[in-house]
Amino acid sequence: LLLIKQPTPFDPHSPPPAESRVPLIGSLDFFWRRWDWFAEEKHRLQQQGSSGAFSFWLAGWKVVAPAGIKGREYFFSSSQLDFDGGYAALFGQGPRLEDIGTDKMEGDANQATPQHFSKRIIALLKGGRLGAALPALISDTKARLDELGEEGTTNPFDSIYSLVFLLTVRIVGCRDIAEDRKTLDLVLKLFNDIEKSATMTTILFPWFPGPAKIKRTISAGRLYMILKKIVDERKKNGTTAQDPLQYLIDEGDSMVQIIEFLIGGLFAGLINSGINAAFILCHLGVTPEWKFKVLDEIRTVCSRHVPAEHHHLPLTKQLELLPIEAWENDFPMIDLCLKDSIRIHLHGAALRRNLTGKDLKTNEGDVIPDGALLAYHLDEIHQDPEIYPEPTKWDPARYLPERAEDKKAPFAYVGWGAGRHPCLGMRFAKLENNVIVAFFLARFEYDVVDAEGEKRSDLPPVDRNQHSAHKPEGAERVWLKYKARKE
Ligand code: HEM
Repeated sequence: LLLIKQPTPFDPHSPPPAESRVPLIGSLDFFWRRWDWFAEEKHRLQQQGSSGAFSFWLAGWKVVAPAGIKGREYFFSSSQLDFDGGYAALFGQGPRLEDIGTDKMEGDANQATPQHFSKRIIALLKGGRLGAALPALISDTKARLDELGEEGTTNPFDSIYSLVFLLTVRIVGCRDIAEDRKTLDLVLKLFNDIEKSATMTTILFPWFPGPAKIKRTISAGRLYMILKKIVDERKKNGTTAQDPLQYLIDEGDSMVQIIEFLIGGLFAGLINSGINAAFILCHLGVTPEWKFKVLDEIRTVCSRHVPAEHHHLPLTKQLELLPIEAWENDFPMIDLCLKDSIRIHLHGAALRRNLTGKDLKTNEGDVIPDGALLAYHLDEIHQDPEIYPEPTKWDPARYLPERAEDKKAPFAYVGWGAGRHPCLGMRFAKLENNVIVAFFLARFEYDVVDAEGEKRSDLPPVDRNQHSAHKPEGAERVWLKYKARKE
């Protein structure tokens, strides 16, 4: 404990301090029961007439938690808040540079920067590239659904999640991994291990060599070796392949830039897309009217875009004939399913940091101290019953024009980010989600079942204190029991 920096007092013009504190270390409720605690603090302060924003300590970090319309607006719109600095300090689910070892790589002048990462991801997720990748995305999806066979029971948080990983590797990774099942599964396992090692200790005391840190270092090291070997061989043999890695090499990126891009891109692409694609199938499985609506949409899109002479083909075959424009624009119902799934399953806080070198003042006059972090809990808006009645219920119709709940207040929906940092992967995320949901529904009839194989008519309640999108565990687990459709 002596190594922990002693807290210095907050500026009197910063939002008021949170009540719950552990001496020296600060408000560990941020890790133990994140949403319940945020909601309680906000409520307590609002009763006293403030916006509900508050300040707290976490080991050496000063953190401000904005609340209300103005707090949210400032958080998402201010050009002075640093995105990467916030996540580097408190997210902890991706590997840190020191875990991967790229911080120590010598002789590699071109260092990876957030700007380099964004530039590359924008280039790789452009329409032309997505269109070119569509046949591979479809054949990967079909192959994985083939593996499920004619009937059975599957845990979508394994089967669909790993399919999303494969599609992500296609779009921001390389063929060497996408087309080698052993390497693909190993890389996914290493990613999962790194994600699980994001404990309170590894985040607050990254230097502490506890079991999670050791596991994280080993997994990140193995990941690094796998990727480095692939890049080295490509560079050495002069082999080329039509894939994202080749694009990075052709652009002249350094080894550090390539490895950090591959790891960062796969992490950014996997977590939310994988969890949501699996959850949408679960929600549809217990909501027959929406399953019907989506199936109807799939049939309508096929009848509109597939030439009449192919209308006798099974729906899955017709889907293979759809052009990229149809996949991107003509599935508004699946899009609404994704939108409400994200609202429910995007847990935890978005993060920023004041790296300007001076104190900042928000639009409400609150002081954000130099170096401080900001943590905006997304449930503050996504679970607000004034905006989203019955907020825990999955209800895609809430966005239809007659209800338009997401338009009730500024920044009322931030599931794809907002303001300064909108999600750079949204277009690809929507495309892959449309492909997965359409092929799964066209191919299988299915129900959601519990551990005993009994059909469920609802999903178990979600633990809102999670820190990010997460796979259901324990009593939250469900499976899909499916059977191929007869066409
Ligand atoms: C359902 C899937 C997804 C959801 C719900 C989602 C959500 C988000 C959100 C909420 C943010 C903003 C976070 C903040 O403001 O603090 C964000 C940013 C970002 N997302 Fe996504 N995302 C998804 C898929 C993807 C995919 C597939 C990729 C890339 C392959 C991706 C790449 C990024 C990147 C690079 C940023 C950072 C933008 C910046 O630096 O300004 N996302 N995403």
